[in-house]
Amino acid sequence: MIQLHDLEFVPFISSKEIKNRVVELTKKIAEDYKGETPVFLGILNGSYQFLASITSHYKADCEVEFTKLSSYQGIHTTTCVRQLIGVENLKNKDIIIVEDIVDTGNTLVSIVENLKALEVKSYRVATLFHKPEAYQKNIKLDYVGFEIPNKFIVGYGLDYDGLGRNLSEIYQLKH
Ligand SMILES: O=P(O)(O)OC[C@H]1O[C@H](OP(=O)(O)OP(=O)(O)O)[C@H](O)[C@@H]1O
Ligand SMILES: Nc1nc2[nH]cnc2c(=O)[nH]1
Repeated sequence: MIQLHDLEFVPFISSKEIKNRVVELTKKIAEDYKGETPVFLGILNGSYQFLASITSHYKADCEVEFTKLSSYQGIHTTTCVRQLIGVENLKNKDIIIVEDIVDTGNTLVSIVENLKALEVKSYRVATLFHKPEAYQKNIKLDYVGFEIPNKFIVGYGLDYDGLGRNLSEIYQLKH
């Protein structure tokens, strides 16, 4: 068990399981984008570990960009998604949105709206974690690492009020 600020978390998914799943997802992406040069678009901050891991296993040509959006405060989501760093020059590119987690989907909707306005050629979504019980949107999730219960998690890029991003495994809120 670990403590971050005032909350306790218990081990949930090991770093080995994460690594194996990332390798599988990356293989699938490489097959789907054979002959293309996709742009991995990381959504900061949470996606940095996942994106680094995907790209370290992706051997064909690709590009990497980042944008920064924020919706969570503490352990609760808000419908107010703020764009803190924008992207340009994605016109006619094949984008793979890289998220650490798709929960309610509010953040994803905002990203997709931005990409449409930028006239990208195509977009797909890669997310390491997904909470189907919480998801309220219709956007297709093309590459999903783990479907998980609707409970708050930390680690591997995901934080609780700034802490826990550096953990190499995933922890779930206790109780
Ligand atoms: O599907 P949703 O309910 O919108 O939640 C998913 C978003 O929440 C987290 O970001 P957060 O806003 O906490 O910012 P962070 O990545 O900087 O921690 C996560 O990285 C996703 O972007
Ligand atoms: N750290 C963290 N951020 C989130 N953003 C959306 N869901 C979650 C979650 O379960 N944990």
